[in-house]
Amino acid sequence: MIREACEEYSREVEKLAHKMLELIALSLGLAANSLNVYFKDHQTTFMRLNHYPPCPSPTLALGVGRHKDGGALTVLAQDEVGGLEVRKKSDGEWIRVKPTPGAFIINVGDIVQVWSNDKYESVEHRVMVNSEKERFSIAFFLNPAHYTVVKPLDELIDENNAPKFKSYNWGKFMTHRKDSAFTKQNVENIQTHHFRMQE
Ligand SMILES: O=C(O)CCC(=O)C(=O)O
Ligand SMILES: [Fe+2]
Repeated sequence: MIREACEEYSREVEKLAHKMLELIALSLGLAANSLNVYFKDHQTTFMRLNHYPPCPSPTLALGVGRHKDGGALTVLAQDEVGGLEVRKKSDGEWIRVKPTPGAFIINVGDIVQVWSNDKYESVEHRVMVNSEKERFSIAFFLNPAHYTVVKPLDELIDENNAPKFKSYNWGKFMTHRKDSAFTKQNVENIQTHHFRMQE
């Protein structure tokens, strides 16, 4: 039963994610369907069901350590408990994302940042646990094919807009990431900014 529910949910959320991707393409002055091609076959999209048990000392325990989502887009459903925090770029302060019933949180991932050559920016986030209540969330990660070479889109590059990132292989990036992500440490594993061109 759970399997069918998950499959139906992910099918519908995938449609939503592709709609979002089309809107992003249009906003960059590209044809609506120009990004969908990267997800045609061998895509590495996946969904994660998260359960965060309560913890008496929430300040000592992190639910999910600070990170940016490395893929294209994340569609997140969270319950009413809350705990997701995003990091403000200006002063590094962590801001709680207030749960809105019935609403998804859409995160732009690193790939959209690189494709758009910094027009879009992925946000750093983490999850704090709650002292009394357990929390559930569902994260759907829209990710391209394993063999995708990620780089600023050619259409957005000209003599006034130099590429801000070197190209990298998504499959390799993802494998490397999985080895060390979410270990709740402050050390950094592989990050897209490692591919940033020197200014
Ligand atoms: O549970 C959440 O609210 C977010 C989880 C998350 O950031 C992730 O799985 O990448
Ligand atoms: Fe995340």
